[in-house]
Amino acid sequence: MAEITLISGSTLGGAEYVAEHLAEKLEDAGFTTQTLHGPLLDDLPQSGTWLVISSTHGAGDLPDNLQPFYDDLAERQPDLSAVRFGAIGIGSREYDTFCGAIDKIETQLTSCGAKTVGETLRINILDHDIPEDPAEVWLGSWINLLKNEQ
Ligand SMILES: Cc1cc2nc3c(=O)[nH]c(=O)nc-3n(C[C@H](O)[C@H](O)[C@H](O)COP(=O)(O)O)c2cc1C
Repeated sequence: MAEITLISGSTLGGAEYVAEHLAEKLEDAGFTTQTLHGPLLDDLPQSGTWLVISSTHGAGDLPDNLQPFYDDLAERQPDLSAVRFGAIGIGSREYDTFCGAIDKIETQLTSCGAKTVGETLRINILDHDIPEDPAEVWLGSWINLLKNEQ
């Protein structure tokens, strides 16, 4: 089955754990995966399936390790029409800018021509001590959507 590139943006490590957990689940489901924590745009295949998992920091800002990727997307506007992606945000409802980072990333990827698969999941850590749990439930439906599109 297809290779999925998991991309994480994280400051404190939570989104990285979620990415690693989901990579294992995808492998169990028969996909091959590559997991990249804070990659640059040039590290990524510009076709195929991406799963982006990012927390939010500052006031609706991207984690530092994913900011250069985002800046590259905004400046270079690469043609990502051969990319389809799913997106998971992790944040806290304590902030007005709840999950602001994944919203920015999704907007930027879409403006470069990438196509969203499924609805973006926004995990509120106040409701979920273990963000892997809602992410895994979401992944089940996302896998079904991927299979239907193949
Ligand atoms: C300084 C700071 C600022 C934050 N700002 C936001 C924010 O603007 N929006 C949001 O949804 N969550 C915000 N959060 C919550 C984090 O996204 C949340 O703690 C998340 O689990 C951190 O994930 P990580 O371990 O991958 O970095 C903030 C957390 C900290 C410590």
